[in-house]
Amino acid sequence: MSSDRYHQHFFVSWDQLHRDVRTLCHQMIERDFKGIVAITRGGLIPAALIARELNIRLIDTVCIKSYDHMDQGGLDIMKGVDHDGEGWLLVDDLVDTGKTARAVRKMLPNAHFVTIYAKPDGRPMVDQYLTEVAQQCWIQFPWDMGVAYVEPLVDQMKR
Ligand SMILES: O=P(O)(O)OC[C@H]1O[C@H](OP(=O)(O)OP(=O)(O)O)[C@H](O)[C@@H]1O
Ligand SMILES: Nc1nc2[nH]cnc2c(=O)[nH]1
Ligand SMILES: [Mg+2]
Repeated sequence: MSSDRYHQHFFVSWDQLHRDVRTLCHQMIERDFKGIVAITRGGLIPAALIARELNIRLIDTVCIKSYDHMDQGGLDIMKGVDHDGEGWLLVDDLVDTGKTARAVRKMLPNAHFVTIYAKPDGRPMVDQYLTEVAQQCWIQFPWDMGVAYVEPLVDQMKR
């Protein structure tokens, strides 16, 4: 699927991401997980922050790729795990079409699956998420952005 379907951007700063992860952790504070399975690469940063908040030291990965920047290709699963997820927390940064989540759910059907952001098509695939984002929005994460100079408005108008 191509990038044409994304008409807007939803920008997430490091601060915002950290706050969102902490809010999600508040909702999971009573849970006792054996460990975390992070879906690489996007799930790694939320997983590290969650591990700190919930004091989880055991962290594993499912290594999977489905997008080349904004273009969705076939799923490439490079590494799985040798259990069904019972008692484990499964973490990704977001769910979009739900294709990645569906494949990982098959591998770990009993894990508690959370994402920080969820779009409507993929939402049914996760057990819990924090913020819903419109389907046509591309979520821009802080690790994909940089700080740049912005011209004053009056100068932009002159061009
Ligand atoms: O719901 P879907 O349409 O399947 O999209 C969601 C997946 O896409 C992104 O990963 P991506 O494949 O871009 O790899 P990355 O995590 O390494 O950036 C994101 O981190 C999710 O894992
Ligand atoms: N960064 C980013 N990766 C994605 N992979 C699938 N959808 C998205 C998105 O909205 N943002
Ligand atoms: Mg990913």
